[in-house]
Amino acid sequence: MPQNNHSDEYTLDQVINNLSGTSNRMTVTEYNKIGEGAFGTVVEAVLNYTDPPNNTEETHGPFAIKRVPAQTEYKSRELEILRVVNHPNIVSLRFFFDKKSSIDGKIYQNLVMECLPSNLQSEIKYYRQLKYTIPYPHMKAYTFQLTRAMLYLHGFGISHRDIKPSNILVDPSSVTLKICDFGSAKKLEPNQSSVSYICSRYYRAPELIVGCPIYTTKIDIWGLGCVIAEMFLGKPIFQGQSPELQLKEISKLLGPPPKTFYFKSNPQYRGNMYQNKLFSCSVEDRFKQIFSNSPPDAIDLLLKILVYDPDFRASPRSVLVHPFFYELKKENFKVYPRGASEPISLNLFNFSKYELELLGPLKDELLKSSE
Ligand SMILES: Nc1ncnc2c1ncn2[C@@H]1O[C@H](COP(=O)(O)OP(=O)(O)OP(=O)(O)O)[C@@H](O)[C@H]1O
Repeated sequence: MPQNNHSDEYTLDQVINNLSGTSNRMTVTEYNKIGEGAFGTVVEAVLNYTDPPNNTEETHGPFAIKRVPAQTEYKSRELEILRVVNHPNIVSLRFFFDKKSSIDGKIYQNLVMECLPSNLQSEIKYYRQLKYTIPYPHMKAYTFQLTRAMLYLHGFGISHRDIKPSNILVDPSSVTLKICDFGSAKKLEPNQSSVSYICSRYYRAPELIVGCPIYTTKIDIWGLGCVIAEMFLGKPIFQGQSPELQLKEISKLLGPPPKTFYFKSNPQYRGNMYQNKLFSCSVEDRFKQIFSNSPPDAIDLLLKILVYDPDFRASPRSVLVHPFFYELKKENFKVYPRGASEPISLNLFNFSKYELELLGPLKDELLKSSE
């Protein structure tokens, strides 16, 4: 594989096209680092290659290239999952290739994905600095798209396992949302144990905090609730200073977990079992206090999502039919992207046959107009 050592531009003989499975010769020009994670680096780049239909060499992009050390013992789950998923609210993988680093001589896996200009963490921060929140219609559209992506993934049994605002890409000019970072994702098999030390602390479901070995895709729904709450509050809702204190933060909103919760999640749990109720009102009133500036339908949705017991936590399809989203179904529903003088309409209900199957009997409710 020819390489132009440690340069921003290099040519590769074999870049695999994810859609066709064929490999092409390409020149990659990297020009901007857009993300640096625990394991990988994400750079913005353009690719120069010959597209078969017109047979001329052209520059394509921009793309986002995620580079992580190539796995030697087992297949990369991130690549495996991104190769098979195909959904408007999940970042799409366009190409992939392995390349030897000129710095440490190790082989790195490169995932070439469509590039979005921002993520939800930056959007929340942008509005917070102006002392606003993301406008409600945008919040609804983003939440709906995020839940749609979860309906799709959970339908295959795939759990993302690291839902948080920085892993949710957005394009504010089209109010489009796509989940990224499948580095922690896994297909969860029923009754099979998985590591519980996944997910970023503020967004970890309570069952993960107490070390539940057999959890479900409902851990992502907890993350969804934390993300919705963060859009309303402008900051993470549960900011525990240690893994155990995270549970205390949660109990400040939900009350302490029932004793049965600890036993059901993990009979081996030996950590602190919070028992004291830290507020005197009902849980509903506590939600109203904390989300005092949020509309009642949003509070009702959060009450259904932020639930200790994953069996009673809302499912993606029950979230999608919640009244919080009724506005999106109105025929004249339009949003003004940030800074735009003209509104745009969004195509949020273009469900595939597979998604309609997953919705089951709720499909009619979801597709009927609210007017
Ligand atoms: N396709 C993309 N388009 C635009 N930006 C992207 C894209 N993919 C990733 N990013 C940006 O790069 C950041 C890091 O990406 P990613 O989370 O996949 O890497 P990571 O190494 O797993 O990071 P972390 O350890 O922080 O989770 C993201 O938060 C996002 O802002």
